[in-house]
Amino acid sequence: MRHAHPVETVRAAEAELMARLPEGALMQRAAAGLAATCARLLGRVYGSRVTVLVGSGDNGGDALYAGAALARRGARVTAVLLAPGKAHAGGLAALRAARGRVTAEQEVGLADFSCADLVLDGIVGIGGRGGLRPGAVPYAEARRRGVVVAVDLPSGVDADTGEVPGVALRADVTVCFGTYKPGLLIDPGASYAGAVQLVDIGLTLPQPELTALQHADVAALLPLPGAESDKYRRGVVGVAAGSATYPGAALLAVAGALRGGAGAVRYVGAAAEEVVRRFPETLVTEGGPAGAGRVQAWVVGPGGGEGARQALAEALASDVPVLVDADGLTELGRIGPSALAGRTAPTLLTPHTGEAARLLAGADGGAPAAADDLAARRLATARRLAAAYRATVLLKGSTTVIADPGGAVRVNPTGTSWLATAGSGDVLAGLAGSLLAAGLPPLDAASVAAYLHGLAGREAAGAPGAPVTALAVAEALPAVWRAVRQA
Ligand SMILES: NC(=O)C1=CN([C@@H]2O[C@H](COP(=O)(O)OP(=O)(O)OC[C@H]3O[C@@H](n4cnc5c(N)ncnc54)[C@H](OP(=O)(O)O)[C@@H]3O)[C@@H](O)[C@H]2O)[C@@H](O)CC1
Ligand SMILES: Nc1ncnc2c1ncn2[C@@H]1O[C@H](COP(=O)(O)OP(=O)(O)O)[C@@H](O)[C@H]1O
Ligand SMILES: [K+]
Repeated sequence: MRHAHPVETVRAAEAELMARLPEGALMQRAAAGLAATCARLLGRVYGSRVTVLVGSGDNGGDALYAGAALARRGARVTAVLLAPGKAHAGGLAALRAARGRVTAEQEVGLADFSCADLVLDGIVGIGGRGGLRPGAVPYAEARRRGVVVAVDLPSGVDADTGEVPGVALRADVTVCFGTYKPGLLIDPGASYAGAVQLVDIGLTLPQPELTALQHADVAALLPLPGAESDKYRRGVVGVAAGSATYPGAALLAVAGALRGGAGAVRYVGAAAEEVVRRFPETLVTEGGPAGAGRVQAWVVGPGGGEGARQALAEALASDVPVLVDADGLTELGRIGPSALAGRTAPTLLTPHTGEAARLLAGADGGAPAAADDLAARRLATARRLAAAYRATVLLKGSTTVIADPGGAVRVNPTGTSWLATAGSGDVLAGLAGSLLAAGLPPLDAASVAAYLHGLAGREAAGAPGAPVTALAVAEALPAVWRAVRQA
């Protein structure tokens, strides 16, 4: 499991540790880990060209000490001071003692940046506010041939949220210290970080609010049939989806549900004939959720059209977990959080940012926010929705964020933008509903579903970089179950 902590928590842990260590020891640990990664990336350190971009704080100090370590191994290192007079004095002295060059001239700095084998971005770290300042912007726009290694965080990315309020410097690798920062895991910030490596500097940190699952965590959560299992004990998931206008959504939600680990899928809705023809293993019931047999969780809304309102009301009146998606979310937004007030079982909402805007408008009574603004602030958006509706929220998009009303947040590390294809959200809804029916709590069901769905998106493409279809994503799910369990 990857853990991320906000800046305030990191600072508190740092202060507690620094009080017990000799001055500068923590920075030395950070710089040593950073230099080791740079050396690995360079392969041959001796004779390589390294440019260190140095801002006004300790982030620049880390970069300077790492630059000094590389210079001692024969690299030709130039430090470019973006805030001359404020650069970390100890780091600067160490670099000079190792025969590194120092310049404050932008022209020299840019020329060096462009031809370096490796650039260390020590402009700003967790002390940063806003995007890059004007003096640093040309580096983000300049051509370069070498790798850029961000120190702790790509400069210009907000550590706590992943927001990029202006220009940021894109890295190939980020070496972060002590813990992941939320901004390294959540887009748009995450897309600037490249591959992220964590250096342990000995901080004692509290339980994180924000985590990202890895293969082993998902494998441990997957529902597996025991020797005595039968289909009912494995869970029955009810799918109320599809309409005369959108029968395909029903098929895709059922396709996802069939591969999610529940023992059976029960379908209600207008596309029953198509569903049974395509998936004869589906149980079909006439009428809505209220009249259907017993299920352990409901999925309501994909392609539901006009029928979504009634199906939503009936599912919400049940005492089992309910996943609300698509047209179900539009109906829920019309009513607002009061629709969930009487529920005794958990509710899981799976909006994309457009649906999130409608849900927030339903909660606040205001005009819907622009979906793009919500995407730029996806952590805050998911948390706000979870708090307003007292429900678990899976906010879809470039980084899927799952927020529990209790405050826990999971960030999904898998996926590909090829998943932005019609119907792939329906597959995700069916899959997550199936995991709910199999007994996973909503935070786990949602994050395991997002994880598998993201992997399946890549698997379905065959090779990276090819389009996928929603049905192919569902069909790739058994392969990714196996891959996760075998890891
Ligand atoms: N905490 C830990 O556990 C450890 C931390 N360590 C390291 O220390 C780093 C944090 O160092 P830090 O506190 O000195 O802050 P840092 O990010 O260097 O910024 C400093 C100054 O930059 C300025 N500035 C602000 N915004 C800006 C912008 N957009 N663009 C340009 N400049 C901007 C602003 O100063 P101003 O110019 O406004 O006076 C601000 O005060 C951390 O990321 C890690 O690398 C490790 O060594 C060991 C363990
Ligand atoms: N840019 C992106 N990068 C990665 N995944 C994306 C991106 N955009 C959308 N997705 C994923 O694709 C799926 C689309 O779901 P949704 O918007 O509900 O589509 P539909 O309603 O057509 O099924 C979600 O799982 C979402 O997280
Ligand atoms: K940085």
